[in-house]
Amino acid sequence: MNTMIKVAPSILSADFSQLANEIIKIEKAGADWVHIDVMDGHFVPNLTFGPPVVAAIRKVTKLPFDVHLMVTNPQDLIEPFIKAGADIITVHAETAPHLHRLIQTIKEHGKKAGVSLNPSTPLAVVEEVLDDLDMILIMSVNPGYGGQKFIPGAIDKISRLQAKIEQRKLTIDIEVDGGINASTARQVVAAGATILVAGSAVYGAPDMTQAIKAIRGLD
Ligand SMILES: O=C(CO)[C@@H](O)[C@H](O)COP(=O)(O)O
Ligand SMILES: [Fe+2]
Repeated sequence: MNTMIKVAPSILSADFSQLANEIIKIEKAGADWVHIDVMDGHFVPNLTFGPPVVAAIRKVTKLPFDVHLMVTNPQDLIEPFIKAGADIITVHAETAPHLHRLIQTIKEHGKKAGVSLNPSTPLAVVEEVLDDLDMILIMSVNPGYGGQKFIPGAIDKISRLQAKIEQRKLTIDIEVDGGINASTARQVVAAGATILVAGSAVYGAPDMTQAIKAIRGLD
């Protein structure tokens, strides 16, 4: 039983025609955060939510908004998403030559800063900014779509990251995103993950409360 684990359902798998209700449903089912996948059709081959959508759904819940920016030029979107109500902003290392500057911008606004790594991106790219980060998001699928199969190589990557965090005596959350269900959740938590994103495993479940409990490891 691990009560430190947070579950962040991804609204990418929600029924967009009922977005407000879909967020209320996950809140009632025990979600800790709302994971918002922002895709621009350039960095990833899909288009989703902009700041106006986030501002609109900000009215329906007080749950923290975990904004996962899968966009080229993330520097242009950090402030608009913070104004819209984001609490945690994660940028992809692959999109950010000036990663340190972006992290500082997020933190100057009093928000939590995360960096995400694609499955093929080595941990070394965050080595020099580890001290500045609140969270590292390890992608366990190639970003762009919900409902993909978990890539097992993520487990060893999480273990190596966790060892590095411990060695440097830092307090950084490890979030995992892609193909998370009750079974893969157990494996990534054992490796050191503390925040679990799940889209299809929550929105596709017959009982969302039970699905969130199972992902958290409390069933
Ligand atoms: O960022 C992404 C995909 O790019 C994710 O947040 C997905 O939305 C997760 O969906 P599932 O794999 O859990 O269905
Ligand atoms: Fe995501």
